[in-house]
Amino acid sequence: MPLFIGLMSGTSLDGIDAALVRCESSRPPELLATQAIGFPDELRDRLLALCHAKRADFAELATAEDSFCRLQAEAVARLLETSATSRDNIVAIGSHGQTIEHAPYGHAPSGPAYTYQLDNPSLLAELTGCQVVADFRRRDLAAGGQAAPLAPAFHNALFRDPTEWRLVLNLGGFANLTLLPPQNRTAEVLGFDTGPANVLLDAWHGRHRGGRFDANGEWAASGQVDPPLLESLMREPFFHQPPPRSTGREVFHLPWLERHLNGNEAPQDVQATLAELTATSVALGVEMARELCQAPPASSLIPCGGGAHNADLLSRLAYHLPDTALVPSDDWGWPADWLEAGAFAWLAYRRLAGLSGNLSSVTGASGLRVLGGIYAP
Ligand SMILES: Nc1ncnc2c1ncn2[C@@H]1O[C@H](COP(=O)(O)OP(=O)(O)OP(=O)(O)O)[C@@H](O)[C@H]1O
Ligand SMILES: CC(=O)N[C@H]1[C@@H]2OC[C@@H](O2)[C@@H](O)[C@@H]1O[C@H](C)C(=O)O
Repeated sequence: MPLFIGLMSGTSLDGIDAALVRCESSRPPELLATQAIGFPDELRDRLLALCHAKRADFAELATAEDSFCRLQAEAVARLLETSATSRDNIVAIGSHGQTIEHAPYGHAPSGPAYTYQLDNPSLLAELTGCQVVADFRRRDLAAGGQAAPLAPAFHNALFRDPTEWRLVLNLGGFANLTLLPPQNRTAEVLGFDTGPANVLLDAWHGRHRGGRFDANGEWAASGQVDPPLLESLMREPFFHQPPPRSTGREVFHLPWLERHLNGNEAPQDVQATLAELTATSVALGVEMARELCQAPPASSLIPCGGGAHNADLLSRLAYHLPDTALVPSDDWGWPADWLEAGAFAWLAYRRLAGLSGNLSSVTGASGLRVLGGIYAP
């Protein structure tokens, strides 16, 4: 059986997700087993500091990269053990790495575009004894693309329907949206980042209540949306930019939020407004995607990522998209938390099969490209 492992650690900095996936040309990717390992606080703090560092400290980068890579190897070992799979049966590990900085537009005034994922695929190959595929984003960037989001190609492989228009929405630290036309239409797949999903909700919750996140969005649900604040936040140009587009912690962070506050807001009202910001910016993205594809309202939206567990966020989305049913990804055998790790297993498979990994209609690259470099076991 052709088995691949996908490793993803997203912008929420919650830890490493590992997914064991069967990938072959004759069938959709199948999720077989999963393993998550949370970041120890020290590593999380290091990674977060690097994300917001103004200058590179190479010793600090190397230290974080080493700990990160050893944790990835542990996730692989645990996944193999709990699924009773021999490493000899793994064709390859697809490693996303940890995004530290994403600058697809370059740095002013004329710096080159770049995207930096901390990763050490050589060490990972050495520690696991498996072939590793890594560095998935930079070839797309080299071809003039945004290098993100990459998941829409995987959504296309999993969720495309013969007759229905479908939306897939990843609610991680950031949100990315995919619009899948029916197979019987020639329209291209569209996908782009809509803005922050949980990154500000987590940070504001952490500041006022501690802990990693607002479980089920209960605190947000206890507050009232502040319309002038929402309007002010929604003025951020990113929300109104046409695709291709992608973003990250470089744009959306607590100081960005603070610039819009007058200091008199009740903290739970700010949380409610941030949840509404996610829902409003997604709804705006849906409208943009529909206009670009001249599409009818999608029959279904498949929420995934950690935000799919946030009942408050989902009810706000349902309110904004009354003609679209929210359908769990579990219906396809893929629980919401595993799609991104699954995507990188599938991208490793595509690399080794010599098949393209990007969708130029999504990233804006000048064409389809085979993504990633190969590191022998
Ligand atoms: N029960 C829950 N209630 C509310 N929010 C939740 C719950 N479970 C997870 N989350 C949210 O999901 C986040 C993690 O989501 P996920 O792992 O998809 O993000 P990520 O992969 O790091 O981000 P990205 O997709 O941007 O790279 C948490 O930080 C939290 O905000
Ligand atoms: C540069 C980067 O790591 N971007 C992430 C982030 O998290 C969500 C969104 O922003 C998406 O663009 C992307 O991740 C997924 C896996 C993607 O490329 O599809």
